Formats: sequence, C-alpha cells, structure tokens
Amino acid sequence: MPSAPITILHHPSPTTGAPIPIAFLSRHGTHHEYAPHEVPARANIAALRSIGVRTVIAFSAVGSLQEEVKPRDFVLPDQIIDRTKGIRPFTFFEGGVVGHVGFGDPFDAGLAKIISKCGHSLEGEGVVLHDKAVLVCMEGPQFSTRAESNLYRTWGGSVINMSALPEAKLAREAEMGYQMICMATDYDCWRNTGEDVNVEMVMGHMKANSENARRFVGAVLDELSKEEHQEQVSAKHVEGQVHFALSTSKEGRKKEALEKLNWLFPGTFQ
Ligand SMILES: CSC[C@H]1O[C@H](OP(=O)(O)O)[C@H](O)[C@@H]1O
Ligand SMILES: Nc1ncnc2[nH]cnc12
Repeated sequence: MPSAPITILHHPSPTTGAPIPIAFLSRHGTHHEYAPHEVPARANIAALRSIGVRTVIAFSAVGSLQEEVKPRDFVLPDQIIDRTKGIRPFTFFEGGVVGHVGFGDPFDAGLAKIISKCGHSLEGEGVVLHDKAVLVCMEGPQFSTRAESNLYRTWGGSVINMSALPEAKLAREAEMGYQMICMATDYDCWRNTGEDVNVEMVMGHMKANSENARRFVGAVLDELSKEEHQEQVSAKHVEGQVHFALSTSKEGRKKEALEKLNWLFPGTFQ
C-alpha cells in the first residue's frame, strides 16, 4: 500500500484556465508515521504510475554541506551519492526477472532545466536557488556523525537527506521523469558552531519558508501546464526503455515476477 491516499489537486492552466490534475502523495504518511527506511517507495511509485503519472517532482528538506547553501535556500541536485544500507526494497526487477536501467544521471535534465528557470525567475522575491548539486542520501533515521558529515564534504557533497533513494531509482525503472527540489533547513553538524541539526530547527525553517516554497511550486506547475512541455511531462523521452533493460530470457522469466511487472507496465511483458 502507498504511504498515504493520493490527492488529486486541480491547477488552473495559466493559458486556458482549464483545471489540470496534479497528484499529491505524502511519502512519510498523512501523519508523518513512516520513517525514511519504512517509506513504501515501490508502492508509491507504482500507484502514481498506475493512475497515469509520468513525471514526479519530489520535495525534500535537506542538510547543507556547503557554507554557500544557506538554510531556506533551494537546491536542484543533479547527482546522488547512495549512503543507504540496502535495507529498503529498491527495485521492481527481481524474483525471476532481472533488469538493469541506466542511472548515470539520476535526475531528469529536461525537467531540471524547466524548474531551474522557474526558481531563478523568483530571485529577488525571496527565492534563492542553487543548480547542479551533489545530494548525499543517507540511511538515517539518526543524523550523521561529525566525521561522516566532514567525509561527505570531501566527496563533493552539497546537501544531505534520507529520502531521495530508492525513490529516484524506482521512478527511473518505472519510466518516469523525476527531479527533486530540495530546501536546506540546517548545516548538519560539520560546522562546529554548537548548532547541530535537530528536528525543531528543520521544522522551523520549513515553516518560515513555506510561502517561498508555495510560490516556487506554483511557478513550476504554471510552466509545466503549458502545451510546449506536454512531451516532457508525459515522459515520452524515456518510454520503452525497460525493453532494453531486461537480462532474463523469455523462457527464464518467473510467472509471479512477470505478473507484478505487467501490473506496472500493462501488456508489455510475456
Ligand atoms: C525531519 S529531518 C529528516 C528528514 O527530512 C527529510 O525528509 P523529507 O524531505 O522526506 O521530508 C530527510 O530525508 C529525512 O527523512
Ligand atoms: N542534516 C540532515 N541530514 C539528513 N537529512 C536531513 N534532512 C534535513 N536535514 C538533514
């Protein structure tokens, strides 16, 4: 089961005023009851795909690993370093059907370009946006040690969270465009200022910056609603890629695994 009911919101098209359906799903549950390692990411991605979603814009509160990324700044990562521990189910291709999709660029560059333009257009009105950052996704739920935080900085990490994976991997397997918009809420614990990250700090910055986040999202939805982005939003550029990902011969594919894959990609696999 997905982590929460999927809410369908209607965003008025900026050109025609016609309502455009947008699916909203809360990854930690309606009452924030799922820890990062408990989020049912496979069910979430599969449920979104099953109702026709082909583009996911994910949001996340992140710790900053760089001085110039200040709390309340927004960040559009283009890379991820995986520091999860393998305890989260992270693929649709297992149990009798093996598949390997490319993940060299874990986010959708076309989507990032559109979102970046929207974010920068709000600069001077309170929105600060950093492009092309390396996101470290750690296991949690405890925050990092100071040694880990410093290590991630030497690796070139810009920001850190516990939520990007396996979500981004599963979206790639499901042939969906995926981009995460991060909001910095703290400096983790590397700065030695006596102000290590804590939940109160994270929530405080999120609340104080909610109006900027709302305007940023509104601008992104306005832009993506335009006819010219129809192909991008329906992820035509990744459609059919799983055909090239499968390694298991037709004779070797297990019935139960195929049934699951056929639910995700109706009529595609035999
Ligand atoms: C409450 S701080 C840690 C928590 O915040 C981020 O979650 P999300 O962006 O999904 O709300 C991070 O990944 C951790 O799960
Ligand atoms: N410092 C941090 N580490 C991991 N996830 C976070 N989410 C927000 N701040 C974080």
